[in-house]
Amino acid sequence: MTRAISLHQVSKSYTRGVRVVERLSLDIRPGEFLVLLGPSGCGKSTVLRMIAGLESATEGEVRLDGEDAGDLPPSERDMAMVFQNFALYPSMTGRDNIGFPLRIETPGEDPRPRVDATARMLGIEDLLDRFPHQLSGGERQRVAMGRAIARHPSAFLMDEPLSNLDAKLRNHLRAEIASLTRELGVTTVYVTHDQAEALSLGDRVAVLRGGVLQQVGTPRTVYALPANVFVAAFIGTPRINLLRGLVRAPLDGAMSISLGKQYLPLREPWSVDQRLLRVQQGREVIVGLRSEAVRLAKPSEARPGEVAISGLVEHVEFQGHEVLVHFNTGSRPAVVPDLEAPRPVRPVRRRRREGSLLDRLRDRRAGLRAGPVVDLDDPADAGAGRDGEMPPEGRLPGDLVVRTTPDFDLRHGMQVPLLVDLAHLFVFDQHGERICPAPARLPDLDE
Ligand SMILES: Nc1ncnc2c1ncn2[C@@H]1O[C@H](COP(=O)(O)OP(=O)(O)OP(=O)(O)O)[C@@H](O)[C@H]1O
Repeated sequence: MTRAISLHQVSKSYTRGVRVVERLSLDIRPGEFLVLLGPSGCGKSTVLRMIAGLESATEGEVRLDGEDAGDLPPSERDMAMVFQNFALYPSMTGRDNIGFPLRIETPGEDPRPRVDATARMLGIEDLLDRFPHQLSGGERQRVAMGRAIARHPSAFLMDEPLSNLDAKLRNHLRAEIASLTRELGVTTVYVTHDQAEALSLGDRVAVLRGGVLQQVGTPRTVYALPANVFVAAFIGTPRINLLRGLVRAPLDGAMSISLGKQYLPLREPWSVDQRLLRVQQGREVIVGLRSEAVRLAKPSEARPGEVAISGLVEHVEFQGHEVLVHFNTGSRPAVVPDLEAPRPVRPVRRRRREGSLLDRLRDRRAGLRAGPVVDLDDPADAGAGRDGEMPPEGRLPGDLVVRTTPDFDLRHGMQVPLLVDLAHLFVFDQHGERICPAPARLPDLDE
């Protein structure tokens, strides 16, 4: 049997007055795979522990199949937990580790048939007689999974079960967990701070920040229609470009978003979303552009809905199948607090120290600034949409990261024409809430 798990206005304080989870409401359907995603310390594990009954809610209700579970001890919740550190008993073999909870739950019964069936399912029959210290990390986690599965629980609660494993194994086990839980059809709540893991595993993803639910939706929804700038920045690699902008919508009808030295003209016919932006006239906004919203091409190649800007190549990240190009477009990046690893911003140079390697590299870069223009550039067209020249040295570099194919031979200091697809433009207000596409469109994407 699998079960519905509901959190109704749940808050948790460990110390009086400090809520680490704040009025969280969430309905997890029977058989659903829900991922709790958020940066370290945002309260994910606390939520999981409240569902397990290891912590009690300070306010609100945790309901199992519609019934308040506040007084139900963990042992009566029929849930299995899998932790990051595997938590195997070191003095027991794999077989005994898997069979242990069965012996506790049904003392008179021989656990072997269920242990064997579970081991077959996970392909770990040959590991059953080994002790944990004789197993690799991935093998230990498989045994830990086996221990959870063998009980036939009504829900799995997994707390970063893969984060102690190397990347390759993590991907492999991720696929295994996805197919196992689907096959078993058991409600699963999975905690992670890894957005790629969340997107690839979850039927839905609930994004938490500082104990507050930001958005819950399918992976497609949270990626394509993030409710706010935090979700937009937390989900997706490379991280979405967030630039500080100003909406200009004078009475003569032309509308644009100024990005410092350049601007994005919004030409008629406007979409409904763009029309709604008019009310932001004169206001500062945050413009979000995922790397796929911008391509390297001349203004003359613009398709309908694309507008031209240009960028100075600051850094090229070769990734094999693709290349990430960091451009300086003369705009100011918007900073989102609470993200785990903000994109590093190089400090503004104030004083030059004589003779260092860094200085020589900087000199070279300064020389390149006036340097070559890429072949694909058409000097006559490249200025379209620009307010003026590129900024002088000292501005924060690398405000726009664009994904492209390795075919372009791009080097530091090149000035490159870019096309921005306005259909992929996000605009957030000063509080970080999404205003374009309009929030009203949120529910109808694929839910
Ligand atoms: N037993 C406790 N007593 C006091 N504070 C606690 C306790 N457990 C957790 N906290 C605090 O509650 C907040 C949320 O912790 P929690 O472990 O739920 O976060 P998390 O999102 O799971 O983080 P991580 O990804 O780092 O595990 C943190 O600030 C943490 O320090």
